[in-house]
Formats: sequence, structure tokens, C-alpha cells
Amino acid sequence: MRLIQNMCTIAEYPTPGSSGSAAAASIDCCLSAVSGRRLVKIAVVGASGVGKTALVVRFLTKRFIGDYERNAGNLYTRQVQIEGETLAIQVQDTPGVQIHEQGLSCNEQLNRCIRWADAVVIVFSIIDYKSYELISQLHQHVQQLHPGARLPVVIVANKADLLHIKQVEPQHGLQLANMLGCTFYEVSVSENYNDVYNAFHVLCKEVSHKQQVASTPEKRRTSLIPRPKSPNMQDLKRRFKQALSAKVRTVTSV
Ligand SMILES: Nc1nc2c(ncn2[C@@H]2O[C@H](COP(=O)(O)OP(=O)(O)OP(=O)(O)O)[C@@H](O)[C@H]2O)c(=O)[nH]1
Repeated sequence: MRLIQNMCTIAEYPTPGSSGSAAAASIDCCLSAVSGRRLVKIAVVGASGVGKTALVVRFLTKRFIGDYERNAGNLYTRQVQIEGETLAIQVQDTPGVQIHEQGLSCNEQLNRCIRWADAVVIVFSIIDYKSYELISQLHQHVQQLHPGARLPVVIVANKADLLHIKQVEPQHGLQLANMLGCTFYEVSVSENYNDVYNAFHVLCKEVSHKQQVASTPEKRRTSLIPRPKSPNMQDLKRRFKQALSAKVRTVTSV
């Protein structure tokens, strides 16, 4: 990952929840400590080797760099334009999810990243059926870590350039995404930047709308509901007037 560290559009931070990342991880109020802008936090998850790092790097740099170190779980920040507003976006690359006989095995580092995120990209590879089988469980796991809120999720089927050795039919990915209520993108990180960009863009838009809705009712409440007059103040005023007029009466009678 040394390559992308040298690219000046990206700021890199330690993993959320790790000791050095307190500043980045504690920004839960939707504002970026880096730019003072509204912040959208996205975690990219999926099985090992499906192209998570390649996807993140492609989105952030527009480049496909073929070979990557095994993922160390890096966090990157950049700014994006969403409907005329500049937002800060943080993208967390995560270690590949392991599959065991009992099912998913998500370590604490991965769980921390998912809890931290406002939205998640779940990636599978069309040439790896096991990575596709993981999607439902992973989606369920993500929602369980965000009880009481439906986290925006985009499902990305990667390596569409390798159709000749595919193990998953594109329509199966779409059907699964529909069933789970997620947006679906089939992409080739190696060959197409636009689809990758669209997948992240759609997610940022959804989070941005959610944040706006979450902040609006409070404002409206304070502006629409008239402030009740304090009965005590009115009472005090009345008594003050009474006392004043009694005093005036006393003075005139003297
Ligand atoms: N043909 C093809 N290869 C791809 C594509 N995307 C990624 N790859 C390759 O797939 C391999 C794995 O990519 P990574 O980005 O390291 O995958 P990862 O999911 O981050 O893997 P872990 O770090 O092990 O979790 C690399 O050799 C990439 O070059 C794609 O769209 N097409």
C-alpha cells in the first residue's frame, strides 16, 4: 500500500478503534475533524481476495494497480461532491472475512470497523462462489451490529472482466441484493472506473440524505413549537402590578 500513501489526495489513518485513531474514530457527530465538513464513513467488507483493496484504491485514485499487500485494514479520507455539497468521506478497507464450518468468523477489528461505519460495501467475486455465499450472513451480521437502524449497504460483484470463468451468474447477485433490500453493482475494478465510482456515490448520497433527515426534525421542532409562557412569570407580573398600584394609591392618599 506504499503506492497510494504517496498520492496527495488521500489522507491515511490507522484503523478505527485502534490506539492511534482516537481522533478519527470518535467523530460520531457526522463532522470531519479533518475538514469541518459533513462526514460519511464507509467500510468495505467481503471474503479474502475478492478485490476490496483494489476497489478502494480504484475509487480513490481512479487507478488499478494489480498487486496489493495483504490488507492491513487502512482508512482513507478524501472529499466528494454530493448534490452540490462537498462531503468528507472516509473509506475503511478491512481484512478478508474467514468462513468456517460454523459460518462467519469476524474478528473484533472487523466488527469495530462495521460498528464505526455509516454504510457498508459488501464485495464478492463472480469467480468465487464461496464469496457469494457469504453475502447473506455478512449482511445479517452488519445489521446486527447496528441494532435499531437499517444501515445502507451496497453489494458489489467484482471481476466482471472474468466472465469466461465465472462461478456466479450476474442475475443471482442482483436477485440476492433485491431480497436483502440493497443496491447492486456488477463491476470490473480492473477495467471500469465509472461503475466503481457510482457504487460509492450512491452510498454517499443515501447516507447524506439520512443525516439530513436525522438533523431536520430537531430544528423544525424548535422553530415550530411556540415557547410556552411561564405561568410563574405571568403571576409575578400580575402581583408586581397589584403591589405597584397599591403603593400608588397609598402615596396619593397621603
Ligand atoms: N481480473 C481482475 N482481477 C482483479 C479485479 N479486482 C481485483 N483483482 C485482483 O484480485 C486480487 C485480490 O485483490 P485485492 O484487492 O488484494 O483483494 P482483497 O479482497 O483486498 O484481498 P484481502 O486483502 O486478502 O482481503 C489481486 O491480484 C487483484 O489484482 C478485477 O476486477 N479483475
